[in-house]
Amino acid sequence: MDTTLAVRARGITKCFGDVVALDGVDLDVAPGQIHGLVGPNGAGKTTLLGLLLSLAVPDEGSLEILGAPVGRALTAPDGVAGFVDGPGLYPSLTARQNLAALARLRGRGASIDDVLAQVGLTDVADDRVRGFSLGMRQRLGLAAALLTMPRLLVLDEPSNGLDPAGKRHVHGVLNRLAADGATVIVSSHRMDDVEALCSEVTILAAGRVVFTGPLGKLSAENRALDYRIRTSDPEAARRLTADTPGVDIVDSAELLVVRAEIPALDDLVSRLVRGGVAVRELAPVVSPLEAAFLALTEQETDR
Ligand SMILES: Nc1ncnc2c1ncn2[C@@H]1O[C@H](COP(=O)(O)OP(=O)(O)OP(=O)(O)O)[C@@H](O)[C@H]1O
Repeated sequence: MDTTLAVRARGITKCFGDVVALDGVDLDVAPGQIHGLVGPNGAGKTTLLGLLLSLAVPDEGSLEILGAPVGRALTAPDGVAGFVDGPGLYPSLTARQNLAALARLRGRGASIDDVLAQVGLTDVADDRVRGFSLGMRQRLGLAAALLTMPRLLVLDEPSNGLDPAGKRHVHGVLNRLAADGATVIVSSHRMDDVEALCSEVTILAAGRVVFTGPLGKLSAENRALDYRIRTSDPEAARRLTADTPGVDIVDSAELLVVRAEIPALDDLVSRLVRGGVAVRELAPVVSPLEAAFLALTEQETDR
């Protein structure tokens, strides 16, 4: 198996005038991985993806892609494809004509019919792109990237505008690509998308990496979360909660909302049950992953 990293970035810095978009970013992405890039607006995601696609060059730092150092030429290294800020398409051409034009420019490895089928656009292959929805354009952008049979696929918000079925379809395409050994890097604003698709994630905040690693490690980090608890006896539950060490009541007006780490929460549930209070529902207010994301990015944005 090829163990050369698909991406190895060290100390990447990129400024636009006074704005520091990336500030000493290190990133390792192993081959065959679907890697998520998340962060609040302005965190630097698009800038980083643009560097991977050689749309710009870093001010400082070193970048290796598919084992080769990236120079200062503004052309995507061999084996790399993708898009940032939406795919560039010709609206007056059909989907098939767009792909044919790109194939003439860049050469191709895959067949146009095959990539159209992969992204589910066969039925509209001869329609003009002008009439395409955002989701259809995103799929066509993906087809354009697949045409070159990339070993590294870089996509900025590929789920934008996709309906749930479209999203599942695109996730299927990306999973197959990764299973065949290609590496996929996707940015997203949605933690549920990242959870469904990615094995590893990098969180950027204000141009810095605040977390990079397996998703499991992120959600397992020990921190107090808010939980919503519905019981058979709200008043008794509130009293028992107030007496439980390590558990804070956030709200008890409608539903009981408490903040606790897992051991204290376990203790609370035992106390409720022992006190004759049935627990009918207990759920985190936001998913553990989203809570970790918020905690990590808020810390950095507040600095
Ligand atoms: N071409 C540019 N000229 C000037 N400033 C830029 C340029 N591109 C990015 N920036 C700035 O760099 C910072 C990072 O922007 P970037 O688009 O990479 O963030 P992002 O994480 O992709 O944000 P979003 O989630 O809103 O797409 C922002 O402050 C942005 O205003």
